[in-house]
Amino acid sequence: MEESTAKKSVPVLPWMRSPVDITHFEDCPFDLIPCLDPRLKVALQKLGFSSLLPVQIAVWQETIGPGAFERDLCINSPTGSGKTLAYALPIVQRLSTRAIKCLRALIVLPTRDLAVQVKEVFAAIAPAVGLSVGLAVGQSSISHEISELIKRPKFEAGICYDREYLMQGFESSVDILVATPGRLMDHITTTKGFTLEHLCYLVVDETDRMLREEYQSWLPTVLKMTRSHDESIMPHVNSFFPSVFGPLKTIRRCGVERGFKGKCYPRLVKMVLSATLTRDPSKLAQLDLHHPLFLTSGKRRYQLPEKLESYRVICESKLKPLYLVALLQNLGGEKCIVFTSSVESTHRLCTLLNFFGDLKLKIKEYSGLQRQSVRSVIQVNILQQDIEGLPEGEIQVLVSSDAMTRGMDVEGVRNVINYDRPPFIKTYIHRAGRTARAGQAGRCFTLLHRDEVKRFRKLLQKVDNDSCPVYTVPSSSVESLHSIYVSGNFLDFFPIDELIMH
Ligand SMILES: Nc1ncnc2c1ncn2[C@@H]1O[C@H](COP(=O)(O)OP(=O)(O)OP(=O)(O)O)[C@@H](O)[C@H]1O
Repeated sequence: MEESTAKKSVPVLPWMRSPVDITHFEDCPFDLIPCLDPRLKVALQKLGFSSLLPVQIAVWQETIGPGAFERDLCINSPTGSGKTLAYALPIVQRLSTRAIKCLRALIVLPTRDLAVQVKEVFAAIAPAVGLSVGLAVGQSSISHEISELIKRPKFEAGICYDREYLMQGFESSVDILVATPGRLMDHITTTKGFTLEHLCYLVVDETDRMLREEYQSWLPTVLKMTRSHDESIMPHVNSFFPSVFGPLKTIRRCGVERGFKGKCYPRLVKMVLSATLTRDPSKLAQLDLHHPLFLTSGKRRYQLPEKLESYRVICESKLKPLYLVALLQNLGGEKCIVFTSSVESTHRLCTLLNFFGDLKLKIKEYSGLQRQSVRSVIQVNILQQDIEGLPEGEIQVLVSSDAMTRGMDVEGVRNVINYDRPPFIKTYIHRAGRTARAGQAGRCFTLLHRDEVKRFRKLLQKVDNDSCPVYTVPSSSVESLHSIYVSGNFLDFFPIDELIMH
């Protein structure tokens, strides 16, 4: 269950009560960023960026700047504010001076799509300073993944003939690994030569979601492996060539580090992030944070993107699908994501919308049931438009359940539509956050029956949003759609009562 978000709630944890306010920072051009490696500056410019965003500056200060990575960071910053680069850039900059390649940074995310997206960000900057990035998400077979991650000694029938490799043993092919918890655990438990012994940085993105589920106890396992040089938790290490394994050793001493008794040194630096970061002490305790620093945006617990406009569309339940079609028509060809409450609703709604073929809506479905990634769904959508030569400005619509609410960065989404009312404020934040990203404008429409308005307004008060004006869909559009619906035999396929999905 989502935790309650009482108005003006005060965090229980003392260190959360005196946060760094990210809103006090402003965009800063690269030339003014202290110590930024010029090679990284060029890589960022190739991405089309010219400055760092506020959250990126705030994190830079606490890592490469005066903060010098001395504290673990808990970052609560709105959707689309640029959190990925906020952690990627300092990690890459710091590792750019490393002498020997080994796995030093691990980024863990809840889904494959998100991990692929984050890997792309690292891959855009890390090679500029000679670092390699790997992905462990189960996108390919485990043997292929292992071959990408580990440089193995040459063995034949269990015998190693290559003296040089024999001396070197296994080596990591990557400095940075982006992983989902399941595949990470596969490598920890079964992949020979996979070690977290040298890990310096651990990032837990979408932290509240990551801490909500156990994911095969990946977190305690990772923390245990990085706390001491204890090989007993990696049974294959001892049973397999112990004399040649791991020529490079990272010894973590247990002692007093800057007054913190019992911490290992060198310690694992942790960064945890979300747009809806948990404040639950018992959940955060699992991370074993060191002298944590809380970075958050403004005084409110949750914040919506600055340029997001929220609207409600009041409609009769019976005519909800038709209101949606009319709204899509009204949005004049802008890219939209429509959210429903379940995979079944997504499928039914998408099928219905596609029946309105004359309306020239190009619609795709995305749900957790589909194997295809969100991005490839979007690409297919664009591709089809090219092939069929449909007129420019044609509406592109992705219908989705909450499977893709978190973190997905889909370019050019101008509108989000909540076909079903989001049950929690966190759901609203993550859905709405697929638009209005990186300082762009965006709109979020929520279709509501009159009876739902009060509850919805109460929900929005949690993000200090008292003004959620009504967006009026012309009733004439709905009426003409209704006659198409009635005359088009839709009723046989989609009895209107079944389309009302709450
Ligand atoms: N310095 C920058 N200048 C311009 N655009 C940027 C910059 N940094 C990141 N972006 C863009 O901002 C968008 C949002 O970034 P990102 O996905 O990291 O946001 P986020 O805060 O992690 O969002 P969410 O909470 O939804 O996961 C991306 O499209 C990214 O390319």
